[in-house]
Amino acid sequence: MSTRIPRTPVSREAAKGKALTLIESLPWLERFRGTVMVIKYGGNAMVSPELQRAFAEDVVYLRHVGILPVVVHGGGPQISSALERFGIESEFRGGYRVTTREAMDVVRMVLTGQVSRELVSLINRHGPLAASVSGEDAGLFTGRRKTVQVDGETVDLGHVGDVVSVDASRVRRMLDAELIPVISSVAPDEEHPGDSLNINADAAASALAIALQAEKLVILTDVEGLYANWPDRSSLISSLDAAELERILPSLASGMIPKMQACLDAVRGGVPKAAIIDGRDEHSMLLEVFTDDGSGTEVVEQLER
Ligand SMILES: Nc1ncnc2c1ncn2[C@@H]1O[C@H](COP(=O)(O)OP(=O)(O)O)[C@@H](O)[C@H]1O
Ligand SMILES: CC(=O)N[C@@H](CCC(=O)OP(=O)(O)O)C(=O)O
Repeated sequence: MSTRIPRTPVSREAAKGKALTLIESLPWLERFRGTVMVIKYGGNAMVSPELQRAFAEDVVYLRHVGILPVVVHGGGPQISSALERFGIESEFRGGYRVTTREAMDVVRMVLTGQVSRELVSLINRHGPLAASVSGEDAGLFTGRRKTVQVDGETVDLGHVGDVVSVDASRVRRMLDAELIPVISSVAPDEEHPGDSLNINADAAASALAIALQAEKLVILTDVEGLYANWPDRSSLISSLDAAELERILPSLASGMIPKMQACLDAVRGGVPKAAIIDGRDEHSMLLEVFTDDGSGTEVVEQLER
């Protein structure tokens, strides 16, 4: 018995538009085939089952056209609601969650036990493709506690760290086995054995992109990109270089600080391009990767003038 896929009639114009989009993707397919792309999926871009499903489809699409996607996920809002359920207070300072030892247990539980599992199972609806790894597994990350300066004051963030080393060999082996690694941003504390650190997921994605010599770092969030005058929505920056980003970084607010710092570190660390895109638009990642105009804000070491 043969299976018939129902065909939906479309106008000649619409059909031509689809064909042109496919053709526009050709140079990008050629350029990215066989390269590593690190995709940071932020908790604020996971807000609906439809968005999560579309994200999983995009990642699988990248894999099937020969790109090597590596997913680093966040889960900030999911951590906040779990902490609330447990009656544990948490606050953000300078874009980072102040994390007590008690809160750290919840952070790890939500990232590795909930968000990561959900993403793996969504991707695996398309086949046995994804496997999760925590930054604590097999020496993937080591971290060191960090402090931040807020209004001239040094703030102790508790169990929060920077990634100080990455051993990406296990992730590479997974890529060689044609798997899609899904990574949680938790790291062992190198100075306090036995302790774990809460790593901002943008920072973890950037460190991994550098270690894997990724061709691109794509960060999905809940805004169109970086606005020059936040919250003025007409001030979206489509591209900027590292020097310009370094100049405006101190003026940025809340979640954009770790995000833009991550982009800066990535391009300074040899990743050719970092992009912030709107994860609220279904399939924005495909547009970013496979169309000439991309979407959102792109950061490169030096803009071609
Ligand atoms: N200049 C800016 N441009 C865009 N967003 C900004 C800017 N400054 C602050 N923001 C805030 O940063 C948020 C994104 O960071 P965050 O909430 O940490 O996202 P995610 O969960 O995706 O990591 C935006 O929703 C916006 O409220
Ligand atoms: C230190 C720090 O702030 N860690 C983050 C880790 C998760 C994360 O980064 O999630 P998003 O990408 O969704 O924001 C947190 O606790 O929320």
